[in-house]
This record gives sequence, C-alpha cells and structure tokens, in this order.
Amino acid sequence: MALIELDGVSKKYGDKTVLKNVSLKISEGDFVALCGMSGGGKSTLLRLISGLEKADSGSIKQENKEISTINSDARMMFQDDRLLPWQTVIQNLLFGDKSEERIKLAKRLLDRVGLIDYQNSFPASLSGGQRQRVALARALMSQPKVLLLDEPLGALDALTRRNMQDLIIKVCSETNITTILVTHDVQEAVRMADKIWIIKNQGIAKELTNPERNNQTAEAQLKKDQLVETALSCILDNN
Ligand SMILES: Nc1ncnc2c1ncn2[C@@H]1O[C@H](COP(=O)(O)OP(=O)(O)OP(=O)(O)O)[C@@H](O)[C@H]1O
Repeated sequence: MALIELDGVSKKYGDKTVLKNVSLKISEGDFVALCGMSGGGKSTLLRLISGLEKADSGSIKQENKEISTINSDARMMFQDDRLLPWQTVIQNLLFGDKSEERIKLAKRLLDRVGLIDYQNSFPASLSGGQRQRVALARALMSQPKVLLLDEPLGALDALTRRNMQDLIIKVCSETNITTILVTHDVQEAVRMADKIWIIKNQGIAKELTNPERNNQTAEAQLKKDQLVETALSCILDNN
C-alpha cells in the first residue's frame, strides 16, 4: 500500500493552473526528489501534502486517510531555518514541553546531527549549516512519518551543502522516514534520492529511478551522471 497517494489533484492560484490532474504514489521509506523549472509547482505539491494548502479537486491521502487539515504526520524544512532566536538550541526542539522523555529525545537528535555540545547555544551563535542541522533535528522531534524538504540546502555554501546532504541521507535511512525533497539542483537530487520526478507542464512529466544511489563504484557513478543528463534534458526540453 502506498503511504501517500494523490489522485487527480489540481491546483490553481487565481486563473493560473499550477498542477493539473496529478496522480502519484509514494511508498513508505521512499526518498523522492522533485525537480523542475522555477514556478513549476514543486513547492505547491509539498504544501498540498503538508496540508498547508488545499487542492481544488482530486484526493490526497496518507495511509488511506484524506489529508483535510494540517498533516500532523509530516514535518517541513525550509531554506531558512525558522528557529526562534530567543530560545536556545534545545529549547527550539522542546517547544515548551520539558518532560524528561522529550529532553531525552531532543538530546538524542542533537547528538545524531552532531550538535549535542551546542544544546545551550542560541541560534545567532551558530553557522548557517549548524542552524539547518538544528532545523532537521526539530523536524524529527515529533517522529513524523514524512519529511518534506523545500530547498533546505539552497542557502548553504558548496561544502556545507554536501555535508548536509550526507547527514540527511544518513538520518533518513536510519529512521526509514519517507522523504520528499524539492531541489533545483539535479545533481543533488541524484545524490540523495531513489526516485527523481520532473515537474513540468502542470504535472509529473517524468519519473526516473536511481537504483545506484548508494553505489560508489566508477560504473555506478557513470550511470548517475547519465541520470543527471536525462533529468536535465527533460527539464530543458520545450515539449
Ligand atoms: N500563495 C500563492 N498565491 C499565488 N500564486 C502562487 C502562490 N504560491 C505559488 N504561486 C504560484 O504558483 C506557481 C508555482 O509556485 P511553486 O512555488 O509551487 O513553484 P516551484 O516549482 O516550487 O518554484 P521554485 O522552484 O521557484 O521555488 C508560481 O507561478 C507561483 O507564483
């Protein structure tokens, strides 16, 4: 059974149709990347799954239940970390609930993202990459089934971005969390995701699979390079 299922979903803003009759299925544990031209509707699709936006028609289900309000089993991470500057790192994770169990979970997650030594620091004293690590840990605090990543690495320098990609890959595979990543960067998509879907012409124009994602051999790398080319030519093709 699919964890997330969209059936005939359409979404307009004013007169502009952003998504038209989109149907898709995402299985538990999948890591899907959504790529495509700017304005193609990638973030809209994420917001529909998060319940932040409503579709005009069609159905959006998680575990066979219609997502009719905020999807409490999904968490989003954005390009900006959205941390509360007046709260420490651990307070940003706890969000007021200081029960022993929550503190334990928060510390475990901070350890997982390599920031346990910064638990009492304020966001302003952290680097951009460190703040995104906190944002990742915070997103995992509710132990969601689905992680929705809306260009979370877009503002990071190349090296920090690569480290964050590795961290997200590791955390997602350890927790088997179902992940949907919106990215402009096709290489990032191929590095991180098992499936790369190209959003174009108000829908999913192509579904590519990335069976070699975890394979580091030269032969696998060649296949991944070819996948990048296929994805790019699909995005850039005017048809
Ligand atoms: N709340 C809104 N009100 C009006 N128009 C919107 C709204 N949100 C998105 N749009 C429009 O819908 C289209 C799709 O936007 P969306 O952000 O989903 O695209 P995207 O593929 O994620 O783009 P980008 O890669 O630039 O982030 C754009 O033309 C955008 O201007």
